[in-house]
Amino acid sequence: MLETEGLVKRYGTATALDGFGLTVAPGEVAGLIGHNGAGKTTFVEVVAGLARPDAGRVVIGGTDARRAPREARRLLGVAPQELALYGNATVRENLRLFGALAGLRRTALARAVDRVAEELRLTDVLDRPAGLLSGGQRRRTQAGTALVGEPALLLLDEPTAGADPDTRAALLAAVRARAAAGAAVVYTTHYLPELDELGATLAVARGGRIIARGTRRELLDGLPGEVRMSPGESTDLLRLPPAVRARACREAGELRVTSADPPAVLAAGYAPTSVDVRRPGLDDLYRSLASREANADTEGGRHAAA
Ligand SMILES: Nc1ncnc2c1ncn2[C@@H]1O[C@H](COP(=O)(O)OP(=O)(O)OP(=O)(O)O)[C@@H](O)[C@H]1O
Repeated sequence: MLETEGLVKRYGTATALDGFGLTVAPGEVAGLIGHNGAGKTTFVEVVAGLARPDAGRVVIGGTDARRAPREARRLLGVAPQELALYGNATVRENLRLFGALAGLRRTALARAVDRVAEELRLTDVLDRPAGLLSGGQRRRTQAGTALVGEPALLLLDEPTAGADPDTRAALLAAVRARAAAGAAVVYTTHYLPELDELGATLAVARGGRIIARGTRRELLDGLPGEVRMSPGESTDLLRLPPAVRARACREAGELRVTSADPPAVLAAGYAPTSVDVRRPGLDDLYRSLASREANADTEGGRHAAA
């Protein structure tokens, strides 16, 4: 549904996109992750036609977005990171406007507005000016403007930033429903659990390009997580099996063990009074990709020298 390749976007001397390429299939939620400044928002802006790339291709539903921007734009709904609503218009008017831009009219438009308001728990504030909404209500309304036209491609840039648990749950359910109905979704976030809830594939951006792409299992399985244990009656590290002991350290009265297989640490027969298992997360993934890149650079340097 979305194919992009070789995207370059420069701002003066800064290169925001440096050969960025990402493909998303119908029904797929692609979780776009990466440190601040990796190029995620610039990518969303380029695909949405809000920023012009210096090079590269954007194809939406078979339509080249640079050659036929209007046609391509009709296929997508975007919720930008910086909220952009008409503050003097009511929530209903904002939703109607975006629904109309997507080609909906009369009954179909009214029905779509009601549906999205109900899904995103906006029914009670439909007639309130958008400028008077709380932060969470505003974020839900922004997401609503992206969803209301039932686009084939959804671009959601940190849609749950600053959202309370109810807002988050409503948004995630609405996104899941769109993907289940066949929409392709690009979803940027800094929270891995959200992407798990969405059953998303992962795309890791760094330095203006995608450096890793795959399922959570492909990218995170095998990375070391962590087990923290209160040691119980004995604080004797020697009671730990040697393989576990080698990766253990004592910290503020707790034992901390780094392991790619945390449950195996517990199966080793040690009996702590409390246990906290942290499975590998985004930090671990970024660290492992950075060290892989550093190794590749060193290898490259060695080959060049040879
Ligand atoms: N309008 C602009 N003018 C100058 N530089 C820009 C502009 N927009 C983005 N950049 C730069 O391009 C790079 C990528 O920024 P971008 O906002 O796309 O990152 P991001 O991955 O979305 O970060 P975040 O997680 O903080 O949202 C950054 O170095 C940023 O400073």
